[in-house]
Amino acid sequence: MNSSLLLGVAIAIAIGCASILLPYFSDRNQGLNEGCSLLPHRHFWLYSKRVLTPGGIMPAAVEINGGHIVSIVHQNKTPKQTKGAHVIDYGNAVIMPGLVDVHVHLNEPGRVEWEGFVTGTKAAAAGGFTTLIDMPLNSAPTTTSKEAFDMKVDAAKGRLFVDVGFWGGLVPENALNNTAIDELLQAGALGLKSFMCPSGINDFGQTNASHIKEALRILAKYQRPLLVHAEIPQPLEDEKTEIDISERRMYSTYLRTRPPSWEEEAIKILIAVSKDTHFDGSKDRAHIHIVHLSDSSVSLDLIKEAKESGARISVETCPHYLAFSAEEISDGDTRFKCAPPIRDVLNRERLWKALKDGHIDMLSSDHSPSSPELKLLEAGDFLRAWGGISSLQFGLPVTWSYGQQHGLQLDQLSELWSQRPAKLAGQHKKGTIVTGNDADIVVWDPENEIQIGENYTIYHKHPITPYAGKHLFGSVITTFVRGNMVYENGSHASTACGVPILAV
Ligand SMILES: NC(=O)NC(NC(N)=O)C(=O)[O-]
Ligand SMILES: [Zn+2]
Ligand SMILES: [Zn+2]
Repeated sequence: MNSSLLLGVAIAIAIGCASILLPYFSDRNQGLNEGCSLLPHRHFWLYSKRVLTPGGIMPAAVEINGGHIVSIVHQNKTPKQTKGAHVIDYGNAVIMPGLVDVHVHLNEPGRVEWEGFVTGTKAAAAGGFTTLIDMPLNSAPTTTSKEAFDMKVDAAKGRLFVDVGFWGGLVPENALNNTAIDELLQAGALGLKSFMCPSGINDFGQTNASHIKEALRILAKYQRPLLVHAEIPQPLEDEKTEIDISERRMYSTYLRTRPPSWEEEAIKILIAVSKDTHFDGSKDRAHIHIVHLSDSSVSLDLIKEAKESGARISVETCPHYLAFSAEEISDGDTRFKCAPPIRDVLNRERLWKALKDGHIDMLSSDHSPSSPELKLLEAGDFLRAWGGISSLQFGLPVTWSYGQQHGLQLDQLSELWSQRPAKLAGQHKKGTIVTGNDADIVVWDPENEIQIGENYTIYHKHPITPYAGKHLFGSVITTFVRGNMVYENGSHASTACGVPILAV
């Protein structure tokens, strides 16, 4: 054997060894932190016959390395050529972008007895959510200053099983103080959230049009949205001063106290304000996002018209407005109490139509649990019980099960739960399965039947929910957050490696 041949053999052996060892070293190099993932790899492939990409649903292999999607190969068979990386074949299960919930009340710090970062994000992971954006109220302090924001982020560190961003709070105390708002946004708030009616939390007061206008001026500069709870109390017809407990137990009594005109009035003002948000000659306009729309009548028409005439407005609705109707809520069953209220069946059907026709931009849970005592379940007093529905973990099977009955396709569902909410929160590396994005993925079986509560672990702090006992379709198999397998078939990763998402 001559010397050049020997050299060739040596190089070939070296390359061979390198390719065997490469996955090991690349895992090491990409900072594999074992507790973060149920999978001991940072470089691997996911395969299934139904992968949801922006190009549609197709058989494909998704290559993940170092927490990112690095390639997507359309093919009908499990990949064999994998550069030595691990392959998981999910068969016929759906591989889809992880869900992004822009409206969650995690209530920490301060009200850990209601929910918390650990329980809330474990429930999220088990439900296929990979990113949550936390609301600035129900925690104590409310997230209305830089100091409170920093406290929130500190409280979240090391306690998140999925990634979590934070909205700051817009309240009368900071609305006219440009420095305070600037500081809150510079601290990393992804946008601001405000109430146009009492919020139920003493230090989170309601704002008016002047407060909102002033805040939009600053938000436009940062290109971050203002989210608004759009209800303004209106005088009620035949309002009584004394309502006895038997009437307070009736759902119809509660429904009458918050008519659609409350939503209409707020939305009219928001649209008027949004017309004039070219501030300081800037071409960038502020964005107003209406949270949890319930009224699908005049309020929705107003939003449609405003959008058609170019207003920078978006709107979300929530699973409970799509799954339930006022007619089916039993008197005394305050698990269903939320604001704005769940309305009649006709209203619900119009919401579905608007979703399918693209007039409602996205879905969110508005997961807003409290401690069980505050729901006043024994008294069943709708007027005094805490308003807020606990639902985070069930969003995917609920909207898929009822969505199917209304002709909603999987790709539409994914746009509503992932792509559009990610965009609202300014998370351009999340919400779609495309090369270069974060590997935030849910793998689930849309055909599998589940029953909430039966052989189905609820990870929320409290299991109380109006969905208890519901038969639904769709079970989450695996959830990946930035390539970490954070949940699979009833088990979570041992370490909470979700990160706080701060705007930059
Ligand atoms: N303080 C709350 O969490 N309120 C929430 N309550 C509901 N929706 O009933 C909300 O988002 O308005
Ligand atoms: Zn609200
Ligand atoms: Zn809310």
